[in-house]
Amino acid sequence: MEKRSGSLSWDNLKCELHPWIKEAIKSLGYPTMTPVQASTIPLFSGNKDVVVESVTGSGKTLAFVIPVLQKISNRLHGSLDQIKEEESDIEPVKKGHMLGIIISPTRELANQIQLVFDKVLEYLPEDKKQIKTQLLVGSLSSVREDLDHFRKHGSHILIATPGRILDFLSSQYVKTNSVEIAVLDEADKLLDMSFEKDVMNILKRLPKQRRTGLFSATLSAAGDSIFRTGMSNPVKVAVKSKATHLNSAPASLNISYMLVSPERKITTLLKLLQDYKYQKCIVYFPTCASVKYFYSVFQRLVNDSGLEFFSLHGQLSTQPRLKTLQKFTEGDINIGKYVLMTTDVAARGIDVPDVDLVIQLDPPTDPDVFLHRCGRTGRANKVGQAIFMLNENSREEDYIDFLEVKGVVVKDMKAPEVNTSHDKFQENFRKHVLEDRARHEIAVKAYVGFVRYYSKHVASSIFRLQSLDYLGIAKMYGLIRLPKMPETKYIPNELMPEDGWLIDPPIDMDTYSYADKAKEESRLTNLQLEKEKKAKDAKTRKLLKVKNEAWSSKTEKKETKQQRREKSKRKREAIEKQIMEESSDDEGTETDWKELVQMNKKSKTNNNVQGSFDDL
Ligand SMILES: Nc1ncnc2c1ncn2[C@@H]1O[C@H](COP(=O)(O)OP(=O)(O)OP(=O)(O)O)[C@@H](O)[C@H]1O
Repeated sequence: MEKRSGSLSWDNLKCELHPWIKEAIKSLGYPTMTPVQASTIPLFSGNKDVVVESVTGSGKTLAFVIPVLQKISNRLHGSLDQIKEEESDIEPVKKGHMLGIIISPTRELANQIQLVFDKVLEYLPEDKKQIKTQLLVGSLSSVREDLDHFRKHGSHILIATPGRILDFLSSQYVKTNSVEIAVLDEADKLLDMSFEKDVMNILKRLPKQRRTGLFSATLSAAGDSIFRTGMSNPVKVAVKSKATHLNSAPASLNISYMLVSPERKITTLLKLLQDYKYQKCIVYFPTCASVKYFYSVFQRLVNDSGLEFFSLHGQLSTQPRLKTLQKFTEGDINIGKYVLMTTDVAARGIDVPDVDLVIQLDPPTDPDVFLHRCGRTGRANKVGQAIFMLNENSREEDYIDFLEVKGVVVKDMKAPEVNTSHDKFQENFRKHVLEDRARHEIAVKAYVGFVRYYSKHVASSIFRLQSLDYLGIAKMYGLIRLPKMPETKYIPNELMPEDGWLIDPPIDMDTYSYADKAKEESRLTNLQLEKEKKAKDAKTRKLLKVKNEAWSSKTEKKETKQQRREKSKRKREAIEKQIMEESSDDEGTETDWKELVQMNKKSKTNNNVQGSFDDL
């Protein structure tokens, strides 16, 4: 680990920067270096590959932006140790070549990194050759458009997500041999199973003599894959938070947990959002479906003009995702409180300076993401509060010890009192769901999605499907009836409501209608057809039963094997004939018959199977 000495004044930086970069740093309001910048910039701007692990919000972005710009400025404008060279004498960059590549796991983060580059680049004097950046992320533009832009403008730095840059680099017009520096931001994520193959493919295309930097707050999680990135003799820079003896989170970040019954999680969240003092808050939901669902519920049921909700998740396309984040970032804190409802898509890297509260309804399935979520606040030495909820009366409390082992200290916080507000909200919530059958269907999807999410927890001995409070969670999602799913078997018999109903009295599912007229009409037509089919099936089954009884009563007790075989053949033929006569106006009768016999057999053997809630 590199030791830093002296003060953190930029004048003490152990390398010389281009004057225009120094000017940018001063003007952009970075009075001193952060420890990670003091350690990393001299190494990475020089000839070292770096592996940098430093807490969230500690300034890692600038710790690679400055070296990348320093190197590219060396190449385009001449290096500082060269005897003053005329720019016109410097060999131009060939067409189709770029000089630097930055890879990020999400589109939002790639966009944010480009903004940091562009902010610094505003200080590059106009009389110097301009350094151009280009953003390459999925669904913002097509690969063809990206290529056209690249060829027309000659971008020097590409900031990209892995999938899109891989497609881009496959073009014959793109040449990678001039790349001098590559950065993997959130490197542990980029080297995990979801991205590793693409990332390795990208790195393989870059020249061996390039510099490489890996950056993250949780880089240890990347394990040995770090060594497959083609770095030569990298220097590890590890900057931990000084102020805590356990130091995986920044000292300015206060992390607390509260034990809450699942049924009350939403009302507890609303209470916190209404009563807590904060400017901007990010709330982490488990899945995209739950963000979409609760966002629409809050839009309708939360009548607090002081709160403005935003929804951001991976099922949205790039443009609205970036727009939402921009609106949330630019929201005027003098006007109201801003709440971004999101998933892990916004867990890493996102830097919105006014965020002073982060709430997690549940811990993330991947424990490494926990610190990234919390770290959206308490950044750059600003005080921030992160709160996460754990289900009470479950093993989830063990998560506290688990975090401590990982070097994360958390405090106990009492959940706010919500008795009255809870009952009122639940009543409105139920009304809201009953107003439109479609809402209940979305609620069921979100609930099922949550159970699937829960089953994916890496710490599976703490987050056990067997101990989940399914009824409480179903109520939290506003369900009126439990859907039938395998996990229902974990609900103890004495708690299992009759037929899965969560409301008393139950409603008639046949009259539970869609608000959308066309959808409702089609439902009613299908319902009628289904009823007719059921009546017909019942009639046929009854007939079969009578026949079977008649034959069985005539059966003689002692028959030979051969006699029994012949008899059952005759029996089958007789039933077939009978049904052919009964339903001779139907097409595909033979298939119907087979189905009926099968249904008949099934209904005999399955008498004990729990009735299915087939309306849902
Ligand atoms: N030298 C500095 N002085 C003051 N503020 C700084 C300095 N360097 C960076 N910052 C600010 O600190 C904030 C956090 O920086 P940055 O986003 O780079 O953190 P990070 O270490 O990459 O965090 P994460 O791990 O969450 O991605 C930003 O708002 C940035 O502008």
